[in-house]
Amino acid sequence: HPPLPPGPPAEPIIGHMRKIQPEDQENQFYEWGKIYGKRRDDGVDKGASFYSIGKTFQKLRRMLQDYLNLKKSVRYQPIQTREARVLLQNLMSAEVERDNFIRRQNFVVNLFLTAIIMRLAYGHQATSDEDPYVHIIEGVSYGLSNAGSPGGTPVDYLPFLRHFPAWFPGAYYAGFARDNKIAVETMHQYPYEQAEGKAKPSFLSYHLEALDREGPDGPDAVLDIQGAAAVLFCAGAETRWCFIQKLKWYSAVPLGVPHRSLKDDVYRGMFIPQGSLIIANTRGMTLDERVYPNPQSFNPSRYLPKPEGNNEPHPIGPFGFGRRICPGRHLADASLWIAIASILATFNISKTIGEDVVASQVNHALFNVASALETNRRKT
Ligand code: HEM
Repeated sequence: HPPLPPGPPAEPIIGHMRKIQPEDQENQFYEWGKIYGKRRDDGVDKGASFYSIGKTFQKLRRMLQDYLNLKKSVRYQPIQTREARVLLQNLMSAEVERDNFIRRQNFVVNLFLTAIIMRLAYGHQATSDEDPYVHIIEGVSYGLSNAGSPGGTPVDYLPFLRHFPAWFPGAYYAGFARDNKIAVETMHQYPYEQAEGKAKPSFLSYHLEALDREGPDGPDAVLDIQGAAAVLFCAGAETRWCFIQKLKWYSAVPLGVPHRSLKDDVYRGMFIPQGSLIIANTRGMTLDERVYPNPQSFNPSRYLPKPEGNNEPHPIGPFGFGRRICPGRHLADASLWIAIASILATFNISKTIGEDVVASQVNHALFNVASALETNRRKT
């Protein structure tokens, strides 16, 4: 078969497990991309034979896409606007609590995104930090962020380890996954139990009503609905952003979601064996100097058309590619735009005395981010 894609040498059996660092992988892959990457590709070849998981995948995908397409996303703007007002109020009260300002600020921004997706997925309105749905997503989030890096744990290479107890060498993460399974199960079950008979309009209620009306389309009809609503909630709430500390605007998912090739494939003369873990080097793409001159500098006006900006392409990689591209991308862009525009309209942001930050430029920078999003929205 043709040669494997270029990369750092692998070790026997465990492959790249010890080479992939547990944290900050996006920057490691960015550096590897500079060393081993041959050329810039605009995306994964459409002809590549990454098989999807069949009929169930297609059904869930259709349910999500139908709910989140561009036209439908526009209808959710009243929800986003309402939550943006709550965000503003919360930011104002966060300002008073100066001690834990940054932590609180992240929390309220995350709450903004969680609240929107909670309404859409389940028709639920969170009224306090103690809301059960907030706890559910925190539990899932803990599981996701502590379950080991993709391709960086022994169970990725030796899947049989998942049957071993956590104390067995190499089986820690399998045990961790088992321990945290309850969080995922709760995310599937709890909203479904709450929805019975009293749900406000939502993704879940829409599909449950259709099920009542039309009957099940298969033995797993209820599980499919629970699963699709859970993935919607989780994906929509987990893509958080923080906008003050770094003053940099990074993707919330810098390496996308890893995929596995289901059969041997050849991509541009390189052999991709069955079972390979495929991770998109999204961070590397957004920092490609050939496309984004001086990529590390925070300059959102780079995306604006000339002469105001540099007319650099709006990055598409952060939302994934092909048939699994993020179906929530229209909603996500609109949420950002509404939040940023609302903040700019109501707050003055100025430099914190004594701190080495460029906060004095934040107003201008946020304005440019909003303009860039608007330009992109119009193009779409
Ligand atoms: C800036 C925010 C967001 C980013 C950067 C982002 C990015 C991504 C990425 C990289 C994937 C994986 C694509 C792949 O498998 O290749 C994904 C999947 C997904 N996203 Fe998003 N997303 C964002 C916001 C949202 C929101 C707000 C929602 C819900 C309304 C959402 C719903 C989903 C769903 C349901 C999937 C799974 C799709 C599937 O497996 O077929 N995302 N997203």
